[in-house]
Amino acid sequence: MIVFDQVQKSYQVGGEAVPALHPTSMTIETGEVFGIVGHSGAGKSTLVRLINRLEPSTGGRILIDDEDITHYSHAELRAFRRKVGMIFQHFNLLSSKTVADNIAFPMKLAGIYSATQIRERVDELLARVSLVDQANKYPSQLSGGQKQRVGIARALACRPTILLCDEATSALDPQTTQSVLKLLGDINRELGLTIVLITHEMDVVRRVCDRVAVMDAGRVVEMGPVSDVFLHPQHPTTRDFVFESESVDRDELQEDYQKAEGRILRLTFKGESTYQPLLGSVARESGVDFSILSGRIDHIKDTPYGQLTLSLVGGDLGLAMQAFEKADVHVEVVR
Ligand SMILES: Nc1ncnc2c1ncn2[C@@H]1O[C@H](COP(=O)(O)OP(=O)(O)OP(=O)(O)O)[C@@H](O)[C@H]1O
Repeated sequence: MIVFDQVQKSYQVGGEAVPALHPTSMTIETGEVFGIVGHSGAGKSTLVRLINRLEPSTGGRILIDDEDITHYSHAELRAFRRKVGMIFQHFNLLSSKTVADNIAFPMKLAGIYSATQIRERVDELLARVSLVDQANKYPSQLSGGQKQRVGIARALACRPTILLCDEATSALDPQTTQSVLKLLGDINRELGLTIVLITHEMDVVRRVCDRVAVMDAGRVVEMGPVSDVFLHPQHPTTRDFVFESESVDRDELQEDYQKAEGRILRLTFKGESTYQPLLGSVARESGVDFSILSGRIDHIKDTPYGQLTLSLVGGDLGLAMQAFEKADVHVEVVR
């Protein structure tokens, strides 16, 4: 478990302390995939770099598995850093070393593993990230997705319990992003690793994270399970991220709303209710006529969800809303 207790960070700029993270308290549970989403400069990297002490905090305490890491000595820090792996947007591989040697590098650096242990671990990791046949290639001979797989294998070399991912898929195309996110999800499930993942894309959060913190100007402005934050965003910054991820043009949407008659409702279906043929029966029972203004069905991690915006005319609207709510469908009145 990672606990932030009133943690803050300021950078010295021109002799002045400029805050990058205002006092923040939060808990990241062991074994979860925790997303941190925010625009450029929001403080995401700063927050994550405090977890492995790449940056020292300037106030508060960070407890990892009940140990305060903020006062670790150099020796304690060296041992601690083996427990925290990290992957980066631009992979940060050593270009003069082969794939196998890149993966072996942190183990060699640690100086506590035998040559046999290192060889066996590298073989195991090459298989884990499906790169056995690329072991002797150099980074320049690999695709972006393969490079990030090497980055992941290298980060796992010393068997960390926490994996930090700093915009790990931002340099990858959508298909490669999907396969890297799947790999991270598998690693989380199979190894029970805690993953903290920074991104500026809500879609990445939706696919792989259990909980998410939304950051804006050095503060966490919203935090919770991804399904709550994604389906019912409260803060304007979160709403912007959700709209962006759905590729919704808000002006176009408003125009559509203006053309539509009657009441406009936004329905959110989650889990099993996503597949129920509810609209027809509600329309029959309540006598309400409806037209669909927009809709989508997708997944939040493994849970299906659907969102429909309807305009409803005539009939008994109250009865229709009751029927939706009885079927566990969240109803938001747009107009
Ligand atoms: N080493 C530094 N010295 C001075 N200011 C810094 C330093 N690192 C970050 N900052 C400032 O702290 C703030 C937060 O930066 P940070 O990199 O944590 O944001 P971010 O959300 O990760 O942004 P990005 O997505 O662009 O990486 C920014 O205003 C940035 O300019």
